[in-house]
Parts: sequence; C-alpha cells; structure tokens
Amino acid sequence: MMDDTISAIATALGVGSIGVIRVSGPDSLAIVRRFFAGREQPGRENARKLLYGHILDGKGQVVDEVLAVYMPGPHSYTGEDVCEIQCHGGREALQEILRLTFQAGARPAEPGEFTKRAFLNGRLDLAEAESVMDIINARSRQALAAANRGHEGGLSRQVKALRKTLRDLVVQLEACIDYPEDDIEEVTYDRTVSTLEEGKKAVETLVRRGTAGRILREGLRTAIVGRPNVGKSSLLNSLLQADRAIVSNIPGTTRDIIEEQMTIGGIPLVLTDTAGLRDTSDLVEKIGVERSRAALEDAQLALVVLDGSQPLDPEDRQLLESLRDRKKLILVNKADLPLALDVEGLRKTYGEKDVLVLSVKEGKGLEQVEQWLRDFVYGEGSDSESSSMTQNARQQNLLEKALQSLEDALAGARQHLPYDCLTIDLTQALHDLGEITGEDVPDEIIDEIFAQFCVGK
Ligand SMILES: Nc1nc2c(c(=O)[nH]1)N(C=O)[C@@H](CNc1ccc(C(=O)N[C@@H](CCC(=O)O)C(=O)O)cc1)CN2
Ligand SMILES: Nc1nc2c(ncn2[C@@H]2O[C@H](COP(=O)(O)OP(=O)(O)OP(=O)(O)O)[C@@H](O)[C@H]2O)c(=O)[nH]1
Ligand SMILES: [Mg+2]
Repeated sequence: MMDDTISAIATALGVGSIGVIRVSGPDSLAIVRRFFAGREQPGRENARKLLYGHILDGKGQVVDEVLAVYMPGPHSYTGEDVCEIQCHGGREALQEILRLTFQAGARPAEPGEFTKRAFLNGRLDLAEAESVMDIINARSRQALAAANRGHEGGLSRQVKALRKTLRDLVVQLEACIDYPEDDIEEVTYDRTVSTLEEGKKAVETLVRRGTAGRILREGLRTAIVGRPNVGKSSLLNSLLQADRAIVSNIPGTTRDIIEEQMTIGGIPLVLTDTAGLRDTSDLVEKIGVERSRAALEDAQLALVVLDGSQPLDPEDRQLLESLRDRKKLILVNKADLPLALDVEGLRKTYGEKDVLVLSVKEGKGLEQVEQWLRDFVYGEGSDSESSSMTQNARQQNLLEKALQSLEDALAGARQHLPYDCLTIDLTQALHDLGEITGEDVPDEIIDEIFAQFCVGK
C-alpha cells in the first residue's frame, strides 16, 4: 500500500455538466471532510452512499454544490480508500476543488497513477490495466468489445493457463535431467511435442486475435492497385457508396492517391485508390504512379484489380509478381463483359479463394469481397465477436517472441535434443509471457506503461 494520498480531476477537461475529482490513499477521507459540508459527513457508516452537500473554501465561502462518496479500501478502484466529489463540470469549480484537496494534503496524481495503484494492489494485472486505456480510446463498438475482453482478463487468463502448462513441463523435464531413465525417454519426447504443439496453437490464436484487434482499432490499410482503366476508382466509389473519385474511360484518370475511411462488413478500412500503374512519359502521371507504389508499400492488404474482358497483360503479370509475398485479393472486374481472362489459371497460381470475379458496374460480387475481408481479419469460420482482442504493441511483441521460443523448443523436442536445451527455450517463453501479465516485469517498464495513461486515470 502507498502511504501518500493522490488527487486528480477524473473527467475530461473542458465544459461539461458534471465533473469528478478522485482522491485515493490513506488520507482521502480526512482530506475531503476538511472542505465538504453536508447533513452527513462521509465515513464508514455511509460508505459507498452518495451524499449531498457543498464545498467550502478556506473562508467558508461556497465553491460548489456537490455530491460526494467514500469507498473504503480494499473495495474501490485502486484498492485504497477512495473519496470522490461530483461537482459541476467546467474549469473553475473543478480546479478550485482540486486545489483544496492539495491544500488539505493530497498530491497531484501522475498520469495513470490510480490505475497503477490498482495494479500494485493486485486488483488488475498489467494486461488488464493496459486495456483500461484501450477502453478509453475505443472508437467503434467492436473496438470497445475487444478492449472489454482484455479488461475482463481474457488475455491474462489464457497467458496464465499457458504459463502453468509450460512450468509443469519444465519441472518434468528437469526431473528427467536429474534421473535419466532411457526407457521413458521416448514417452517424454512425445509428450513434450504434443504439449508444445498445443501451446504453439494457443499462442498463434492469441497473435491472430491481437492482429484483428489492432485492425479494429486502427483500420486495415488497403490499397486498390492495377493498370489504368480497370475500374479501381469505380470500386472505391462503389465500396464507399459515394461518388468520390472521378471515373472515366480514359486510362490515367486518377493521378493522385485518394484515401477514404469506411467500414465494410464491420471491418474498418483505410482505403486508397491509386493512379493506374504503367510506364508513362507524362510528368504528373509519373508522380502519381510513384505515389501509388508508396501507398502499396505501406498497405497491409492490396486489392489488385484486373480487367476481365482482356487477357492478362504483361504489366498485370509484373504487378502480381511484385506482390508475390504480400497479402492480396485479386479482383477480376468487368464480369458483365465477355470473359477473356484465364480465371482458373489465376486461381491455380494465386489460390482458389483469393481470386474473385465481379462487376463493379452492375454491383455484382461485392458481397464476396465483404466476406473475404471478414475471413481475412478474423480467420476463416471464426465469428467476429470472440475473434478479436485488444492487444497493444508491447503485448503482441511478447506473444510473438514467446511463439518463436515455443517453435524452437518444439523443433528441439522433435529432434530429441537434450532436455536442458528444451528448458532454455521454455524458460524464455515463460519469461516473455510473464511480462504480459506483469508477473515478470522490471519496474522501469511498469512506470513507462502507466506514464502513457492520462492524468486522473
Ligand atoms: N465515479 C467513478 N466512476 C467510474 C470509475 C471510478 O473510479 N469512479 N471507474 C474507474 O475507472 C470505472 C469503474 N470501475 C470501478 C471498478 C471497481 C470499483 C470498486 O469499487 N470495486 C469494489 C466493489 C465492487 C462491488 O461493489 O461489487 C471491489 O471490487 O471490491 C469501482 C469502480 C468507471 N466509472
Ligand atoms: N463494363 C464495365 N465497365 C466498368 C466496370 N467498372 C468500371 N468500368 C468502366 O471502366 C472505365 C474505367 O473506370 P475507372 O474506375 O476510372 O478505372 P481506374 O482503374 O480508376 O482507371 P485509372 O484511374 O485511369 O487508373 C470507366 O469507363 C468505368 O465506367 C465494370 O464492372 N464493367
Ligand atoms: Mg482511377
């Protein structure tokens, strides 16, 4: 338990109808009682009850009409004694009451300090505490749901369960190092392999959910690319359901990149329409083509549009070749015209599922694009609700590191490497996973994490 008492404005700065000042620590009750006047003073007997009263300044002048509540530790947000005052929103009342709390002995809370105390008092683990920030920053219903799953300990629970499995495995392997018995070696390796396979699968699922969560938060950066005149801008307009980009039958119509945000099938996209890729001597078009390539570089997903009424062009081939290792969806457009492009051949080369035939002009096939996007983000056959979880870069990074160690251990177990080689990788994985929930984290990292929070949280 901390021995000092902190105080801060908990609500947004600016004019609002109500504002909240939160005081947490051993003296919070005594501090608030110094300047709160009402029929009842807050105390044990009326704990967690909202009390009506006024805030009086040093001269006995009324500062504001308020409601106050006392929440004795450990049953409070921070786990400490907490007192809150609900006053009128707006700068003056809030600032004045905050000043009174300082005068009475509280000190200004640092960013994230309330939540840090909740963490240090064991009310939240690190991953849960971090998701508090994601809840505050959520910008869509799905993002909020994903953050709430983190807050309820979704990630923590799974990480803890996995760590227990791995710890048990290390214990078993260590016992075998000390008492080698050749006849059980085979069994030990088989069991280790199957435990590690399961562990690897679990971490892979978490990584995928984290990626989905990030897309929900930030949007999937998607670039529409292809030769001139294949229907890229028409596709943008049609997905956006607005006449945003100029469409014409003149190749080279789009010259600059156009970026739009939209939600398709519940997936937020940051979609860019680009200038048709071709060699050109036109200076402005050339710059546009360069920008298109840069947008493509930056994109997480490429929608490659082809004109289905013409055979595959060398420039199409070149583009597809340059995107060999990239995530892409190939869209064969203009299906309302006679098909001249070898769709089956494309499917053989680039994957059955990743080539769709559509007609933007007739609005046909766009729903397949929606479904494809959902599968891309959530994984095929998964339902969106449970398939995303907010994981921040720190957590995602640690999961990826743990995954690597598990893969190393798995490869080692398959080759029957000595047990102590396996336990080295396992110990590393245990450490990385422990950093996620905060069981195995240096103080500096804890401080750094909470410093990113806002004051009052
Ligand atoms: N006024 C106010 N509103 C708020 C918060 C707050 O601190 N103050 N919160 C802060 O972010 C969020 C709510 N989070 C909270 C989490 C736990 C407890 C708490 O007192 N828990 C006790 C009692 C639970 C119960 O009655 O069942 C406990 O867990 O022991 C309070 C708020 C959002 N709204
Ligand atoms: N028949 C047919 N024509 C289409 C379809 N989609 C787009 N077009 C036409 O193709 C022409 C080019 O469309 P745009 O959307 O401007 O093509 P773009 O790929 O953006 O072209 P640039 O900006 O020049 O690179 C226009 O005349 C569109 O009306 C389609 O599904 N079927
Ligand atoms: Mg265009």
